[in-house]
Amino acid sequence: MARLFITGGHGMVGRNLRAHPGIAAWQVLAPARSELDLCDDRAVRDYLARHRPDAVVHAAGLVGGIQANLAQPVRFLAENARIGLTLIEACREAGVPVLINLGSICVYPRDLGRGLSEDHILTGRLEPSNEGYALAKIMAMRLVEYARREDPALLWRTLIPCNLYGPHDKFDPARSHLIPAIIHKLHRAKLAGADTVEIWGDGQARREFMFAPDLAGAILRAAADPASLPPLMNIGPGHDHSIDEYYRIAAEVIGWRGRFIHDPAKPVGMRQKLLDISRQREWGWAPTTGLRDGLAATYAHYREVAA
Ligand SMILES: NC(=O)c1ccc[n+]([C@@H]2O[C@H](COP(=O)([O-])OP(=O)(O)OC[C@H]3O[C@@H](n4cnc5c(N)ncnc54)[C@H](OP(=O)(O)O)[C@@H]3O)[C@@H](O)[C@H]2O)c1
Ligand SMILES: C[C@@H]1O[C@H](OP(=O)(O)OP(=O)(O)OC[C@H]2O[C@@H](n3cnc4c(=O)[nH]c(N)nc43)[C@H](O)[C@@H]2O)[C@@H](O)[C@H](O)[C@@H]1O
Repeated sequence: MARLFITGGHGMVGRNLRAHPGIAAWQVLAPARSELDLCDDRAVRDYLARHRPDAVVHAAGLVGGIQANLAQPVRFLAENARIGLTLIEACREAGVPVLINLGSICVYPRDLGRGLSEDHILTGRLEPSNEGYALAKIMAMRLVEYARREDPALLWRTLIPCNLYGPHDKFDPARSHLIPAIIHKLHRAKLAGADTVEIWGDGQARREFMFAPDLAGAILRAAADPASLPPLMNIGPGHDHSIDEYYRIAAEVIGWRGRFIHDPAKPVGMRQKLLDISRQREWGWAPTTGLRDGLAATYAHYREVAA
């Protein structure tokens, strides 16, 4: 059986990958951070030499919502750059034939908003709230691309997902992205019988969110048949909602009835982030989980483990 090394195998994307039925086709290597620190150059090289994976999915990183990125820009740039450089260089040295690297929608210039197409990368200023993180993600995707150019036999690819949510997300308000933050707030409000819930900003910013188990299916398809993929490909549902809409729909799913209030002092970031998914369409793939179903599954997970 072919060996698949998943970095970040204990994070949200990694756990959903390991839970996907398609993972049965692989022998999985998913060391926790305590077993393999991806900032430790020597340890990563030794690990690859010892286990000789047939494919690597790079899903590790320091990841967080807008507040976490604003609070620790040094860590978000330095740790992600270090992890990316260490892992990708070590994969090159070990001659790993297949690498699926995960980028992020934040690599796009801040002023574009919608129609974010792979050719727009590095054509404009980045969003300041996550500039450091975005620089590290751009560096990693360029490294992957340069390695492939130097050795065209390498089936190395980068997927650029939109914002993600799902089981195993982080629900701690200081680190969380929008959807886990909404679930946490609405659940608390429901339990406390509160009449109001606060929305950061004016609620008019727009985001595209994909259910992480759907992404897991795409990653496994990519790892099994990397030659079918373009070197760089956006991945997402191709439509977005306003922040207010996410709160309203989640309130219906969770069963909280009350009034929303807006806090304009909280960070908002980009007004809109919506991918152009033309390449993904050509690849013949689309996520299948609707927002309500995805929110219900994520809420069920939250109630089981995080509430
Ligand atoms: N979440 C999103 O909305 C989103 C959107 C677009 C793209 N992505 C990309 O998807 C990938 C996975 O994100 P995610 O949401 O699954 O993040 P996550 O839940 O925070 O998982 C990241 C994992 O990486 C591990 N990690 C971090 N530093 C490490 C190190 N030095 N050594 C070993 N492991 C380390 C973390 O371990 P610990 O648990 O020990 O910290 C964690 O298990 C990332 O590349 C991210 O940029 C995410
Ligand atoms: C995918 C990730 O996107 C991240 O940007 P970004 O979409 O703004 O990250 P989020 O933290 O998901 O915020 C998305 C939008 O939701 C609004 N929002 C409303 N209420 C809340 C709340 O209670 N918590 C949070 N967190 N947001 C909230 C927030 O103002 C912002 O406009 C980047 O900072 C990361 O680096 C990464 O790239």
